Amino acid sequence: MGEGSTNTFVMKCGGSTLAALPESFYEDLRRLQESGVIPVIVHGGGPAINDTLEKLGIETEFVGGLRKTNEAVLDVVEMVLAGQINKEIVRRIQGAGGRAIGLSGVDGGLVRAVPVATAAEVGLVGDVVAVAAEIVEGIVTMGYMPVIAPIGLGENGQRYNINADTAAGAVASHIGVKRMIVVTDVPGIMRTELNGSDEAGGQGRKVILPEVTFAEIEEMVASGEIYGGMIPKVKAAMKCIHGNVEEVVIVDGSEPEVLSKVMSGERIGTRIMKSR
Ligand SMILES: Nc1ncnc2c1ncn2[C@@H]1O[C@H](COP(=O)(O)OP(=O)(O)O)[C@@H](O)[C@H]1O
Ligand SMILES: CC(=O)N[C@@H](CCC(=O)OP(=O)(O)O)C(=O)O
Repeated sequence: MGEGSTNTFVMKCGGSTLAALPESFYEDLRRLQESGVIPVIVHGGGPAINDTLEKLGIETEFVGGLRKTNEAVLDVVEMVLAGQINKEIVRRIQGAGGRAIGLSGVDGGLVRAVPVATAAEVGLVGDVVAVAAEIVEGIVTMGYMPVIAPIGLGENGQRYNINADTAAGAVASHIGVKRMIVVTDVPGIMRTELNGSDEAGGQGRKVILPEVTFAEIEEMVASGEIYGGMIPKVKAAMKCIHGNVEEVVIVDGSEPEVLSKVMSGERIGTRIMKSR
């Protein structure tokens, strides 16, 4: 997308928050699009995949934050992500007056993947090796925002399940936007601060960190203050912040006009940068 395009950003939208996103979130997307600021959306849908797997009686398990994936699981992952969730997002954007085209990483060979290093344990889970930026550019040039489901295509037509945070980070670095916004169900990266009396056994107070460096992230992962679903987000952020990508911002999707606020430079959520 050219030299660190400032009018395009990648937005990752997590399954934790998708169902609860208010109408105003989609109106915000439409307003941004009308003003020439183009969102490239990569979405998750972990909870919806869990629901369908359960209905079908297919067991599921996560190893190191990644869903153990065989062909049967992959059928459900593709059906839910590229079908149900992708089309629901497209419908909601269009319902708010925006223009969107949904596709998965398989379409046009948009997201090329290889098996992850831990494939022996997790099966058909992929890491991104290439993104066809010209497809994203083409859709944007036609006046639509791309809505991408994180399924990747490997050798011999093999599909791979890709963690949505990983896929979003890869899309951001391959198309060369300046910023990725990660929309989730918490207002940012939180840390528990102890005050004098708390140290004597209290619970402490949770504060949102307005900015974190790579070193602080490593510390918080090691200490367990960053855990679970936040781990793939910070890992994807640290991997994609290089070249054109300057920052990743983690925000809560229920915050009114959250995307416009970030794009206009308002200090909101947690900003991840290489160094301060
Ligand atoms: N330090 C932290 N600050 C905020 N949230 C954290 C932190 N560490 C772990 N989390 C967890 O990460 C979750 C977000 O990840 P996840 O549920 O996978 O969201 P998504 O579906 O949006 O990808 C939060 O709901 C919270 O439980
Ligand atoms: C390999 C892997 O774990 N893939 C994820 C893809 C969806 C995802 O990441 O959704 P969220 O953003 O809602 O967590 C999965 O199967 O759940």
